[in-house]
Amino acid sequence: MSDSLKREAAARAVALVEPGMRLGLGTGSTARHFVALLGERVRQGLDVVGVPTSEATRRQAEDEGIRLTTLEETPQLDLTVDGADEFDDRLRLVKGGGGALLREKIVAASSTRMVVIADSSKRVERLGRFPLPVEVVRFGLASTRTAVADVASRFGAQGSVTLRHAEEEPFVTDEGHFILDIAFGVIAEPEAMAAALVAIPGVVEHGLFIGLCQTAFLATPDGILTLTNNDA
Ligand SMILES: O=C[C@H](O)[C@H](O)[C@H](O)COP(=O)(O)O
Repeated sequence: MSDSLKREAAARAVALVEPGMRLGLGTGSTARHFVALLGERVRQGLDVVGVPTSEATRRQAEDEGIRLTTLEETPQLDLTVDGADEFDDRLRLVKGGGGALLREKIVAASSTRMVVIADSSKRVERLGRFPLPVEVVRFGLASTRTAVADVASRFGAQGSVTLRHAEEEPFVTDEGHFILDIAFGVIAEPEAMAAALVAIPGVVEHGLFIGLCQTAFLATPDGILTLTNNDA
């Protein structure tokens, strides 16, 4: 998607922001536009506070002059705006392509409303095209990986479970964990599979966001499409 389309989706989300709001600030190339546009409004006098979902977003928000808080100080947020790696029409999301899924999910779950901004290429009929990120603790990696692979194959994964790398070294998340990416193809039973994954002791979190997102602003070459999920 072109950067200008990402920015249009972000602008739609910024329009939802009201004075005094407590915001969750997402991570990734689309959320980056949201933070930049929010920064413009803050410099025009808008008073909001934000909880960043990654160190990268924290740095950007600080540069933009956005007042930051923590979930310790502000445990309940009004609105979180974030990108997604893919989503279906029930607004079930896969996130974590940038490795920020754990903080992103904690922040989204602490928000009254979560809005996703994305381009139409992220919309899928069935989840699983994008490899599912699973955040795991470093201790016992080989055992955890075997257990994750067992769950993946029980739920029909067509590909393998890969330890994510950054250059030559394993990728390390902001919380100091590793990420396993499961090449699913199709996730036929997202809810059941999610429950099986979190039951594995070394698994910290997975990138399936179910029942968390109410609205998606989808940038298309013909304009912004709004999808809603009233069950979330
Ligand atoms: O960990 C990263 C996040 O889940 C991102 O929101 C996701 O990867 C989408 O990023 P982008 O907007 O760059 O496609």
